[in-house]
Amino acid sequence: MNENEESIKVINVTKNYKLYNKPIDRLQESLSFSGKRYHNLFTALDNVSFSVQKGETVGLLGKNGSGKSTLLKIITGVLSATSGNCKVNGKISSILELGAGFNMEYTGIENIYMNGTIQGLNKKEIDQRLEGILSFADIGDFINQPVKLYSSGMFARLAFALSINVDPDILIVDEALAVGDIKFQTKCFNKFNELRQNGVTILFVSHDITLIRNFCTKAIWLDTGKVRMIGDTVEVTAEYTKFINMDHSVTKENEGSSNSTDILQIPKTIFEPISRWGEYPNLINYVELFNSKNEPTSFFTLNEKISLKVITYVPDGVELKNLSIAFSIKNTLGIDLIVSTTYENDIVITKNKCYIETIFVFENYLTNGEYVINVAVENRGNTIPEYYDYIEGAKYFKSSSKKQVFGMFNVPVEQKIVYLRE
Ligand SMILES: Nc1ncnc2c1ncn2[C@@H]1O[C@H](COP(=O)(O)OP(=O)(O)OP(=O)(O)O)[C@@H](O)[C@H]1O
Repeated sequence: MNENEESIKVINVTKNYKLYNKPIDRLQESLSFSGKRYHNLFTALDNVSFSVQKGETVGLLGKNGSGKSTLLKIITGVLSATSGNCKVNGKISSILELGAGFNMEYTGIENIYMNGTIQGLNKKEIDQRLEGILSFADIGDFINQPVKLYSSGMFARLAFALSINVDPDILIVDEALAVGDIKFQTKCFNKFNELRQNGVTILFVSHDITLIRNFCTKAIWLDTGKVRMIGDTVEVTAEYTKFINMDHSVTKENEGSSNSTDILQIPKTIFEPISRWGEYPNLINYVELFNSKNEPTSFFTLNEKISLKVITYVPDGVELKNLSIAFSIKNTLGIDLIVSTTYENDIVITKNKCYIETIFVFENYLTNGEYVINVAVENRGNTIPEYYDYIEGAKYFKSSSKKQVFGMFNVPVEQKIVYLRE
């Protein structure tokens, strides 16, 4: 296969489901000579087109019911499209519904041979892979028990072990990682990385933005059966996060700094954010990074003191006891490396209808690289923070070190060597 080859090409795919109000309607429709319709049509996929190149790792995002599973089933051939078509170049292995191809009465071993055969392997080829499958699944003697006795974790591990050990060209994974523990997830990702390095194309559905950012080179956002956005993972996930956070809130555009009469005395940053959202998306007025000489800068050396100054407007009507000013530092993959909030530091903001300045001071432990500063005004009244104003990419900076350092963080570590015996 050529490197620039398309692995998956989805062309104008539409999928309509027939919805019947009562089970009897289906029967009546099939018996009707007049061709009377007893169903309503529901469009789960609406003219979806995109392509995935060989070797790409693509994250598929979307709210519940947006059509992700339907799309994956059409790609794998489990389901046919109402119109349009889907071209697949290579051997697909999928983890759509865990253990979908398993016979519950068979033992793990019997299921391995049965599934391997379905995947087109002969007995010798399965024999050769058996050790790899067993060591990945890590279910010990249970492998000789009927799979109906397995815990959901064992089931997942066996299903996974099987799907990735059949030399696929394309691997399709639907949210299945959610069932595994951290050890198993890490093992899966190591294996995915290995497959990726070997040029396997991976299509991956998850609601976990961090996972998608960490793992995928491209993202596709499905919304009510349509492709809403496709492209760079960080950009698509940023827009998607903005969308799910905005969904239930009414944007109060006119609240905040622009209404205030004293705006001239307050410095204002012209932001160049990756994205910005929230209930009051203009409360954050100013964000700047300062070095130890109190000079604004976007270059820091390792172990240098960083001061982050944030000026925000506190509008009327927000509950002050739950109000929090927060910042995070992400790497270019969008992974939060450092998060700090006034709420976790037990700082209570006591006044509204005014500007407040929050200063965060910390030592730079970040090794060489480029970093993104995100700033938020949060409502911490619920377990999951809600955002009054969130700027992803309020500032950007580089960190560099004169000496060679490894890892993401270079924290001071006390070290000593004790000579024990000759
Ligand atoms: N067999 C079916 N008959 C009728 N409607 C269906 C059928 N299968 C799925 N749907 C509907 O199609 C829409 C898309 O479903 P799908 O399972 O593809 O979404 P999804 O994005 O995978 O959702 P989730 O994240 O919850 O798994 C949903 O509204 C669902 O109710």
